[in-house]
Amino acid sequence: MNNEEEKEIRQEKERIDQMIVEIDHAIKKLHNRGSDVKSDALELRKTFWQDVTVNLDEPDDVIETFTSIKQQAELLSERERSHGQIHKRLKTLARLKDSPYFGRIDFKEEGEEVESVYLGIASFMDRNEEHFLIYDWRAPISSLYYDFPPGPASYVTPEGMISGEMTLKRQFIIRNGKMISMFDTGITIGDELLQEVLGSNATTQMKSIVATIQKEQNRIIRNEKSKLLVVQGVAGSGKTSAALQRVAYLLYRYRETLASENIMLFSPNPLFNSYVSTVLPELGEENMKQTTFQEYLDSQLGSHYRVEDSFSQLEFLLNEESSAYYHTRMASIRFKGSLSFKDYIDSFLDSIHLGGLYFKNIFFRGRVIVSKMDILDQFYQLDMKMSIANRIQIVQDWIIKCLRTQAKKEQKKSWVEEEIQLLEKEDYLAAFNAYKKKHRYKKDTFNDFEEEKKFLVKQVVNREMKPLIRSVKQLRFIDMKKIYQQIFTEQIPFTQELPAEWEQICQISITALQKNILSYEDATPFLYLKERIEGKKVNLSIRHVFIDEAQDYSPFQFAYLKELFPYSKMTLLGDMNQAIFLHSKDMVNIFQEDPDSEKETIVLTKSYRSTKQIVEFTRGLVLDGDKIEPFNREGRKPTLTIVSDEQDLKWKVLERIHKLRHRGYQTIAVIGKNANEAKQAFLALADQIDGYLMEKGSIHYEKGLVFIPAYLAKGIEFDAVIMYNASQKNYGREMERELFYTSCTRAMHELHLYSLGTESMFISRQPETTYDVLENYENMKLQERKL
Ligand SMILES: Nc1ncnc2c1ncn2[C@@H]1O[C@H](COP(=O)(O)OP(=O)(O)OP(=O)(O)O)[C@@H](O)[C@H]1O
Repeated sequence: MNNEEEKEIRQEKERIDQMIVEIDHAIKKLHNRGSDVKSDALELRKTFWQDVTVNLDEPDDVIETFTSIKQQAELLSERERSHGQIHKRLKTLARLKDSPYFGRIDFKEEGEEVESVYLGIASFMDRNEEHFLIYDWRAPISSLYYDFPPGPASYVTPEGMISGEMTLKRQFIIRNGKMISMFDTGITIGDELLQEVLGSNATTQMKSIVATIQKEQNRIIRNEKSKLLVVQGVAGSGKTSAALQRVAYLLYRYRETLASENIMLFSPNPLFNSYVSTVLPELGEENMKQTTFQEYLDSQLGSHYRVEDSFSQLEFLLNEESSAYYHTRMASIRFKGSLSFKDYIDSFLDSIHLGGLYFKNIFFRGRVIVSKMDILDQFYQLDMKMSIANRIQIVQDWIIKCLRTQAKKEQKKSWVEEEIQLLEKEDYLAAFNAYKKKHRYKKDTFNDFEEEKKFLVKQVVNREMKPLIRSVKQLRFIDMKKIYQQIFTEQIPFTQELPAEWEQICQISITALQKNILSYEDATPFLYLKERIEGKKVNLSIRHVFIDEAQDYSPFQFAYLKELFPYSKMTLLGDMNQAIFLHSKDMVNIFQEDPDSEKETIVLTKSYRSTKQIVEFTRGLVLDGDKIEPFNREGRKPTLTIVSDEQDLKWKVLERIHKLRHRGYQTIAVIGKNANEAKQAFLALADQIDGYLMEKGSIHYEKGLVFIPAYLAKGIEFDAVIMYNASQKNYGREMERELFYTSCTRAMHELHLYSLGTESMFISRQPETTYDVLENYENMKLQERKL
C-alpha cells in the first residue's frame, strides 16, 4: 500500500468517526423530542375526558360533544403518529450508526465542482440541515453508483437529465461503526464485495442487497413507467431481491401518495412469506401486504367448498401416474388453465342471459317462503339488456322485500307467542335493551303490556329472520355449484376447439363437484364465473402488485388477477425453467409476447446464488441453459453418490450432513421430490440427527437441517442441498425436469445428489466434467453390466 492509499484510508476512517458523532448527536436530539411528544400523548390520554365537553341534552349539544371528542382524538392521534415517526427514525439512525454508508462516488456535474456522494440505507443531513452527509440509496443521484463505472455518467431527476463525470467509485464494509474494508471499483459493483456477500452463509431470512445491486437489477428497481413489468430471470439471478428493493424504492419515490398497504406481493407459499419478511424492515420500511394465491382462493371459496390446494394437485401429478384418470386430469388441468376455457365460460355466460341460471329455495322454519322458481321468474322477467350482475342485484332487493313482508305475517303466528314464553332472562334483557336504545334511552320501562308484547314479537321474528336476510345479502340464494356444473353438462355454442378428452374431463369435473370438491384447476374458473354472475370484485386500494414465481400461474389465473386489480401496476417475476405446475408448461404462458404496449420485459441471465461449479452443473439440466451465466465464485463440484439400498442411503446421507456441519454450514436441506419422500428421509434420519420436517402448513424455518419437499423450497436457498433420491426411477419423466432443476438451484455452496439405483437421465446426460461421482458408482455399473 502506498502513502497516498494509506492517507485515503485514514481520511475515510476519520470521516466515519465524525459521522458516528453526528449520528449520535441526532439520536440524542430526537430522543428528547420523542420523550416530549410521548409525555404529551400520555398527558392527552389521561386528560382526554377533562378537555371535552359532554352534553347530550339537545341535538345541538350532541353535535357539539361529538365535534369536541373528534378534535381531541385527532390531536391525540397526531401526537401518537409523530411519536411513531420518531421511533421509526430512531431505528434507522441506529442502523446508520452501525453502518453509515456502503458506497461513495465523486461526481463532477458539468460546470460544477466535484461532489462526494456517500450512499447509505437512508439520508442524513448535517446539523444545519444544509448538506447531505449521507444520501439515501434511492435518491436520484444514487443511481449513478449502480449504473456507471468511473467516467462519463448521467442520472435522471424529476427536472431532467444531469450529466457529468464520475471520478471515483468506492465501496465500504462498515460494521459496528468501524471500517472493515474499502475498495475502489471499476466496471461492475465490486466483485470483491459481491464475492464476500455471496460467499457468506445462507440465512433463514433474506438479506437486502442495496450495497451491491447490479445494473440490470437497478433497471427493475427503478422502473416507473411500465404498467406491466415482466422480469424473466434464471434461478438465483436476484428476481425476488430486486422485487423487494423495488418495493422500498417505490415507497421512497412516491412517499407522499403510496404506503406499504397499497402494495401486494403474491408469493409461492407461506414459508416464503416469512423468508422475505425482514428485508423491508431492514431498509427502514414497512412490509407490503403479502399473500399467496391459494390464500386468496380459500378466502373467497373456502367457507362453502373443499378447495384443493395447488400442492395437492402437484402431488397427484407426481405420484398418481397409475391412477385411471391421470391423463384425463392432465388434460383437464391444461384446458382449465387456458384462456380458451375463459372464453368458453364467457360463451356460457352469453347463453345464460336467456335461461339457465339456478337458484335455491329460501326456507323459513322448515317451509319454503320464496321458491327457486319464483326467483327464476323474477330474474328472467327483467330486461335482458341489463348485465346479469345488475339483474341479480334487483332480484336480491326483491327477495329481501319478500322476507320483510313475510316477517310481518309471521308476527301473527302462534309459534311467536310460544317463543316469547320460552324467552330466557338474558334474551328478555337483550330485547329490553334494544327497546331502550330505540327510544334513545329515554324510557326505563315498557309503557304497557301491549307495547311490550308488540316489541317482543318483532324481536323474536327478526331474530329468526336476520340470518336469512344476511345470507340473501351474501347472494347465497344463487346455486353456483349447479350453474358451474352446466359448463360440463350443456352444449355451449363455442367456435374454438375443445380438447379431445372433453367428455372424460366433464365426467371427472361433475364427480368432484358432486362431492363439493373444487379441484385447484376448477377454483379460479369457478370464482371467475361466480363474480361474473354476482358482480365483479375489484380491489382499488392496491396500486402495485408483485407476483413472484409467476411462471406457476396459469394464463387464466393471471387474467383473473389483472381484472381483480384493474388500476394496479404489475411486476411479474419468474423463470420458465422452474415451472413446476403442469398448466404452466408447454402452452401459452404469461411471459410470452403479447401486444401489450405498456409491457416491458427485463431478462436476467446471471446467477448469483450458487458457486460457479454448481451453476455449470445446473445449467446443463435445462434446455436453454447455455444462456445462464455463473457469477465467478469458486466452490466444490456437485457430487453424485449411487447407493444400493435404503440403509446405505441413510448412512451415506448422514455422513454427508456431518461433513457439511463440520465445514460450518448452518442451513442444510435434504430435498425430497414430494411430501412423502421428505417425510421418509426425515423418519429415516430422525433418530440419528436433529432436523425439522417442513410441510405445506409450515410458516417459517429455522437454522439447521431441514427436510423439505421440492415445491416448498421454491424461492428459498440453503448453504448446502442434498437431493435424497435423484434416481431415474424418481426423476425419469420429462415433466419432472423443472422440479429437479428447482431443487438443485437452491444450493449456494454445495450440492450433493444421492441416487437409489441408476441416476436420473437429467444427471447422466450432463457432461461428466460438471460433477464428481463418488464411491459405489463403478461397482454399480459393473453389477449392472453383469446382469
Ligand atoms: N446484487 C446482488 N448483490 C448481492 N446478492 C445478490 C444480488 N443479487 C442476488 N443476490 C443474492 O442471490 C441469491 C438469489 O437471489 P434471489 O432469491 O433474489 O433470486 P431469484 O432470482 O428470486 O431466485 P429463484 O428464482 O431461484 O428463487 C440471494 O442470496 C441474493 O441475496
